[in-house]
Amino acid sequence: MSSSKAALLIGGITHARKEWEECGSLLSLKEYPDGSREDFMSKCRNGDFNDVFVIYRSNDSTAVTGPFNQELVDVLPESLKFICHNGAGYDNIDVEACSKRGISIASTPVAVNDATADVAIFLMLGALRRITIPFQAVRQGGWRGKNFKLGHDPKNKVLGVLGMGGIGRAVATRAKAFGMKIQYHNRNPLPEAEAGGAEYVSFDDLMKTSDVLSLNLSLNPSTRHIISKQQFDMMKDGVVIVNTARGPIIDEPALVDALESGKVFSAGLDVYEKEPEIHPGLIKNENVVLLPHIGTATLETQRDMELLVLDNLKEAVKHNKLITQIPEQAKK
Ligand SMILES: NC(=O)c1ccc[n+]([C@@H]2O[C@H](COP(=O)([O-])OP(=O)(O)OC[C@H]3O[C@@H](n4cnc5c(N)ncnc54)[C@H](O)[C@@H]3O)[C@@H](O)[C@H]2O)c1
Repeated sequence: MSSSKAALLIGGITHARKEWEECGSLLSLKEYPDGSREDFMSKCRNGDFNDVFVIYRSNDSTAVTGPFNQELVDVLPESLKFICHNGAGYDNIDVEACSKRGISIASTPVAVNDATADVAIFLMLGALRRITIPFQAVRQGGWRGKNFKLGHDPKNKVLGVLGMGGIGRAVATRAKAFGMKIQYHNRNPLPEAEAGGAEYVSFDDLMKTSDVLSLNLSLNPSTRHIISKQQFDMMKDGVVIVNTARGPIIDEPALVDALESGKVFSAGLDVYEKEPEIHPGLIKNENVVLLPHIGTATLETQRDMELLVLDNLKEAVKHNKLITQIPEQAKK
């Protein structure tokens, strides 16, 4: 240990513990594996973390400390300059509150792309086939199930990607292999090389003309409930919805209504408005494929994500900057 600075790990580290311990040659290491928001905040107030320069915020740490909202950011130590978050989504960190305090944040984009896109395709195919009925029936000795219905092919269907970032582009690449036509909407069109042949359309056109809609945009105040009754009303009859981004992007009761009316043929969901609660209307609807937020749940991806957090942490200590700083701060 060659510095009076410390790194604080909140929550667990599973696949790169050895690499975390090796960081002990750069700064001292502290851990807060378990506890409560109250206890964590009182330790902050009591000065227990006064030398902490960088936080490793594990993916499950929100269960320990609750969100890093204004209230919590206000008690973080003055010494803290970097938060390295394990996850591509960082909606449980108040970015503005951190920026005001001069705290830089890194997330783990790119490392999550393939695994999450694989799950989106899994959900899309499952939803197109309305797989829930035969999937459950066969294990219960009911073969294809009483309500078995035919599904649809992806071939020649229009896939609309809302949020053509890392995961959206990985979904598009995979969907092309199934013979789908790809269109997308982002706040700005991508350079042609990044769009990979996908057509840029307006938000409204994406709603009106997609056969399958894949949600791949980040959650922030402007994207909360971006898909609501008004948008479902605009969509083609029999549209398929896939959400691997964040639950609150969709107004869940509006989705339940659209499924019940038949406007939406089926949906494939990995994320929900109030995880781990799932709207009863989604659970009872056999046209919905449900997964419990497992987009990145592979051994390879979990290790890659932990290593990327540590690479950010080391960059912060050595060069006072981050490798994958969140876009809201990186563009400033
Ligand atoms: N299900 C899972 O386990 C899982 C895993 C990883 C990521 N995610 C979620 O997926 C989201 C996307 O991840 P990513 O790595 O591709 O992020 P990214 O930042 O690379 O891409 C997000 C894209 O959304 C676009 N966007 C933002 N606001 C928009 C708007 N209002 N309209 C249209 N486009 C908009 C951005 O321009 C960007 O291109 C994350 O924010 C995260 O919440 C979920």
